[in-house]
Amino acid sequence: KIMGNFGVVIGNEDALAKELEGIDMWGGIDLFKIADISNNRPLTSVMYTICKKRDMFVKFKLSPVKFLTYMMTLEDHYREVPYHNSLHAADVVQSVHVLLSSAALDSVFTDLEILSALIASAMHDVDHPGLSNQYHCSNSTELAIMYNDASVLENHHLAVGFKLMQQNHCDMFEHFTQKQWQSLRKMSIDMVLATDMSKHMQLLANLKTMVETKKVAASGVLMLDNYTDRIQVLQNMVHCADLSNSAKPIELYKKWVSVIIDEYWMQGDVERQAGLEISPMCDRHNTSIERSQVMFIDFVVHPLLETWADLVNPYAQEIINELSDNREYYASLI
Ligand SMILES: COc1ccc(/C=N/OCC(=O)N2C[C@@H](C)O[C@@H](C)C2)cc1OC1CCCC1
Ligand SMILES: [Zn+2]
Repeated sequence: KIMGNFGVVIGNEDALAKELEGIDMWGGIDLFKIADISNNRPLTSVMYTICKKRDMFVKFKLSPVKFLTYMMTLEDHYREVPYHNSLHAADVVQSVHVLLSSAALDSVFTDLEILSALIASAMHDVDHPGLSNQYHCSNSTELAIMYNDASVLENHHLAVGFKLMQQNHCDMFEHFTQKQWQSLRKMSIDMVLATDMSKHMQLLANLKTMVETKKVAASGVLMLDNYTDRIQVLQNMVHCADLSNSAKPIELYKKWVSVIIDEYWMQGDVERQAGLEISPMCDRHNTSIERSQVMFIDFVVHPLLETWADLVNPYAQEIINELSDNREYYASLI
């Protein structure tokens, strides 16, 4: 019974099946509803469904029980913070699944690269404390000391994500060759480290260069002939998915806004209590939600997604249109 159809024992599989029908479409599923009907297992449900669809269990001889045991353990290690919880991880996994299916990337990536992108997305924020890197570095917290102020949270997410894989009954990659394991581990590390927002400008610059020098086969698919190019596209794909809330249907976007603001304001409350300088957009007594969303879209999200759209052109136009509509929505509220 643990297999169920979506890897979680809930008893209302058909309700979950209904919700997951749109899993191949951008904004096609409502993760808030999926959390409710999956007994708060959105990450396990989404990841199992996608890996099943992509035939990963057969391709890599993955034991479904070990896969589910790992995914549920990983999901249990996401904290009950307003935004950086397993719902966000499930959202990034599903968004990466859709971006990977872009026609311009058709048969560009190997099954191992695809599995690495999905695993990296699933673990990319595990055990996030709801406090940012700059909070950890400014206060020389235990994590900041551990990771010498360098991509503190991202290093921690990877350490936890891979440590859990060594636990009993979680070694789902037991049949991997050493070469496969080393490759999956290196690519996952490179992708999760690239979700550090302080790397955003460098990632975007790399993506722009890829667009300017892009080689396209007669069939219209991208030609990526070395690890550097391949990993840069995968890193930017996960980064786009990580910042994609404002390019999703407005009702979902508004829910993401309310929970990330909760998390930022909680951080601001912690900083205020401790007499620390309050981080940008974290002061509940001094933040214009609408203005900060419009600025985030204009300065961060749109430049990134527009460049991604140029790379996989014309297959991301719907994402850009959604983003523009959503930007106008918040701009009109200022
Ligand atoms: C739906 O909105 C968002 C979705 C996603 C994100 C993701 N941000 O990643 C960075 C992050 O998390 N940091 C880094 C630093 C800027 O500050 C630290 C408090 C945390 C932000 C969103 O809105 C923010 C931006 C504008 C208003 C709130
Ligand atoms: Zn994230």
